[in-house]
Amino acid sequence: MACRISVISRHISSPPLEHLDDLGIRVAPEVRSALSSGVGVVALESTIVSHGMPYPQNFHTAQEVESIVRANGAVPATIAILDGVPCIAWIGLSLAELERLAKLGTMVSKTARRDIPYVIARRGNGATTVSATMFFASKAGIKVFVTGGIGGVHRQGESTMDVSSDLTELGKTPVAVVCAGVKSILDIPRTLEYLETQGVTVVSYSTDEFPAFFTPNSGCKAPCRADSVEECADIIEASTKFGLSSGILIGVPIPAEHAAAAKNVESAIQSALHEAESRGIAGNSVTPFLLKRVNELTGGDSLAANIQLVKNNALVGAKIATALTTRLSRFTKSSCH
Ligand SMILES: O=c1[nH]cc([C@@H]2O[C@H](COP(=O)(O)O)[C@@H](O)[C@H]2O)c(=O)[nH]1
Repeated sequence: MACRISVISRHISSPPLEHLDDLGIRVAPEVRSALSSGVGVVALESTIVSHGMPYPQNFHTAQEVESIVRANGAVPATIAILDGVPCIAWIGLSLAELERLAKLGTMVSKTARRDIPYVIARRGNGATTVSATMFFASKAGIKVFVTGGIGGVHRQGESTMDVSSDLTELGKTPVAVVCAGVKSILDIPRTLEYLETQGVTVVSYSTDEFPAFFTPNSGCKAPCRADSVEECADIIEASTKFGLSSGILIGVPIPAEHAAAAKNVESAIQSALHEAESRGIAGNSVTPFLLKRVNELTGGDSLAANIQLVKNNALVGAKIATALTTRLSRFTKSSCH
């Protein structure tokens, strides 16, 4: 029995933080202390700040999200690459660093997994997307990551092969990503198919349907459903315990009162999609362009809904991280006796 528990705890305990120092990854003291003392940590991405929202709403939202995480018992860790001194990625940004990132906006490189070596080698500033944030979070042993929405299979993806690296990262990095689902600017059924192929556990929170970001309904049934943060933590615990090296996607529907404000978003999405096509916007510029254009076309409604859903995700994600910590410390304690 002791032997079995010790195998389990090897899977669940965080990697030693010296390993991060050796890699040149800077970990903020508060995050470092939370990780070593078993307090819940929630990773936050920086592309949502630089490319996902305009200044100053991006800065205010980032601060509010961090406060919500704290108010729910966890420590926020915003991940970015700043002044890309080789091998330095920053985990846990200070307020001044966060403001700098928010002001720089799209001047910062949108950094997915493939871009990490280039941004670091060029000593650039990199705002990490879901894939790059998962990569660094996992290196630090952070198990829960909160964002707004993830990338997916783009419409006509079967011929363009435009599939976000967020999906392949979810297939190989053991971090639970709490989001409001996938936008209808993407092909949601194919995104779910692709996640299945990648072995990603996809869970919808308190609903049967996988949420579609601005709306709780996508018309697609989620493979799993969890009705409480404890159930979400149970799923993450089980995945960790058995060393499944894949990620978990937890889709939290936008709260109903904010979904109503986003009703006119769907037609704006259609117009923005046509515009992107006619202007030849492609690759990693598509998502930021659509977000900006849809916000203009909806007179700010989509941004307002976006901010509300991110805050709601932060609430749920922080509670999951806290519930998970209790479970993980239980195992670590048992293995000591
Ligand atoms: O509603 C949003 N969806 C997606 C993004 C960002 O866009 C990335 C996906 O980009 P792409 O589709 O180019 O892979 C995500 O990881 C995330 O960082 C965002 O800011 N806001």
